[in-house]
Amino acid sequence: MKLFSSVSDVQDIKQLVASALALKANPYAYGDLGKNKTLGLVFMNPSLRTRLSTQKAALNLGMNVMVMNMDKEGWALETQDGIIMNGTTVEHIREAAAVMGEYCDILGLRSFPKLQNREEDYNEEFFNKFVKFCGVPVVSLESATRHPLQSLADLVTITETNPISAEEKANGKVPKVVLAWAPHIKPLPQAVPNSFAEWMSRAQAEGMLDFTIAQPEGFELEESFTTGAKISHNLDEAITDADYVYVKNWSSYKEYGKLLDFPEGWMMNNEKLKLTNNAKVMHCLPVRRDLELASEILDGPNSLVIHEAGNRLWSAQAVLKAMLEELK
Ligand SMILES: NCCC[C@H](NC(=O)CCC(=O)O)C(=O)O
Ligand SMILES: NC(=O)OP(=O)(O)O
Repeated sequence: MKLFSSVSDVQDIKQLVASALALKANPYAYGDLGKNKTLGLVFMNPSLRTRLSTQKAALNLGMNVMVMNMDKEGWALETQDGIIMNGTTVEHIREAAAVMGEYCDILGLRSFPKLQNREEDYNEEFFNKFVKFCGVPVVSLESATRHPLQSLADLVTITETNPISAEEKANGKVPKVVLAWAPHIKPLPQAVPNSFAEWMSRAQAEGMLDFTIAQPEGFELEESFTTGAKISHNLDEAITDADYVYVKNWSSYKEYGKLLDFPEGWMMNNEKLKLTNNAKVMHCLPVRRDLELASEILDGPNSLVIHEAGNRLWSAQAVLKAMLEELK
């Protein structure tokens, strides 16, 4: 694997999930694979989980790691071509990315959308320029439109905790997974839900699960991410009999960058949990308690959020392992 930016970069998702779970069972089995190889992690935005889990994953594989907080510690980057740099930007991404490629065998990049120009964000201009100019394999640490390491960890978590018995499975039963929109006070990116939808749609096509998305009117995701998903505007109906409820806020794709009004009743709590099949509740974190998700759920037996965050390590390790195997 030379690029990990979306589910389309993965040939076999079941095999990648199995690899992550095998690494979880035996973390140091490939402790020499990354010897004398360097991973560079470049952050344009904050991170807790992605930063720590990807570093740990690289260390488990014997790699060296360097972290660059480009937003705070780097020179102000120019991304446009054909302009005279007589303003505030100091260094062009053409040089900055190429230089980081000189020092690193694999690079990771976190770059959120600006949520100002939909076309620019959805063309992944910044991420794609970085990939083009750095000249080494790149792992997305969350880009403008996707967060594939998160989605892989989510699929690993669902696979690992799947409540369907062998007998039910033989009868064709699969777990019901619902992506449920949640309230927020800021317009957030669509990267996590886009990516989750893309991975779950692929998993559904491969017979692994059944996938529904619930959101208020006006919060529909861009269609290409949700192929095959059932779409609902009624949270209570959508979560009925669900085995997993994946809670996440996102801002409107249609009214891009705007904070829209939303109806009451979209926060998951214990009352709503009663409608489900004793569903496990997931969230990528960070989560704002009692705004996006009730603390009674986060502190209760149905929350999978810490387990899910733990699986970020094995997911990152499986991806880095696949990349290192191709570097050799
Ligand atoms: N990497 C995980 C999610 C990152 C981001 N959340 C945030 O920006 C939360 C900000 C806040 O709650 O103020 C998102 O939703 O895409
Ligand atoms: N879920 C996630 O990506 O968390 P961080 O933003 O803290 O890395």
